[in-house]
Amino acid sequence: MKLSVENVSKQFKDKLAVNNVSFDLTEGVYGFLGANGAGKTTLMRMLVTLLKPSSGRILFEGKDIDVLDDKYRDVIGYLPQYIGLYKNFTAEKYLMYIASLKGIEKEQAKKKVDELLEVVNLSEHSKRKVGKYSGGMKQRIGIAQALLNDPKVLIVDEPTSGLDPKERIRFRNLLSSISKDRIVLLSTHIVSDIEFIAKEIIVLKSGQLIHKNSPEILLEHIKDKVWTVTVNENEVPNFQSVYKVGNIVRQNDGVGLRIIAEEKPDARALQAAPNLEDLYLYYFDQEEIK
Ligand SMILES: Nc1ncnc2c1ncn2[C@@H]1O[C@H](COP(=O)(O)OP(=O)(O)OP(=O)(O)O)[C@@H](O)[C@H]1O
Repeated sequence: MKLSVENVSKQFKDKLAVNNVSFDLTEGVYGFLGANGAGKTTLMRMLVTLLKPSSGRILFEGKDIDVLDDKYRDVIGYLPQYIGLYKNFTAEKYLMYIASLKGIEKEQAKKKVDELLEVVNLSEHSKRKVGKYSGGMKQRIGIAQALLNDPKVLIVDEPTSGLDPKERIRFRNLLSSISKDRIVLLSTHIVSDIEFIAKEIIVLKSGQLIHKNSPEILLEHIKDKVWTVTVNENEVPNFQSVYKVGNIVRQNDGVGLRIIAEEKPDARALQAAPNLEDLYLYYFDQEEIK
């Protein structure tokens, strides 16, 4: 299976939100990493046909999704950043309603809804009103509705903001478990969401694709650039003004800093193994301005 983005751009009036982006996706989980305003949502909305590219094209199995039209929409599932749930509906009723919108016949829908409530671990709450659900439970209904049509391509936009750490892990495992024979694209700026499940990470910056590679290869790029150093508290501002400083940890003997720098930042500094948080800091030291 292949979904290809070919030289896609999206211009909103005077804002070039996506700038000549190309990449191919095959089965597995892809992490879409970028600061606020990098263009992730815009690109995802184009991938699910809610927006049309200003230029370029998107191909599924070699055919333009514009031409495939409903045939393509039948194979995609989308969980938007903000999902509107009807708070007076029960989970079951809501999913049955979405299934009917997707044109799934009632008997089959009932079977699928039961099965998905099981998958997202909400069976025992299926008769409760959605308005009473926690953030994590709402997200799980969101993923269930995106899976109703058994999509081959699943696009998920910032699914874990608002979830507590336990719910995030659960959500991650769920995505990972369903990704075997699907393309799953997961956008986030929470790096730990994708660190262990993504086969590749697509890094988007100011609308441009700057990297698409496995986490291991991306980390290779910064392997000599991550340092830890223990300093006195009053030295911290100096380091922050000169370097990209990640974690700051209070220790018995001072303050531990994690620093991203091309050169050794201080005689006391020791090199550290990089992780994706470091990578994020390396590429996105400042939030983009909308
Ligand atoms: N309909 C629109 N009209 C004008 N500008 C827009 C529109 N939609 C998005 N933009 C702009 O395009 C840029 C990319 O936005 P987008 O929402 O795709 O970024 P993002 O990476 O998803 O960010 P976030 O993580 O905050 O959702 C931003 O500068 C945004 O303000």
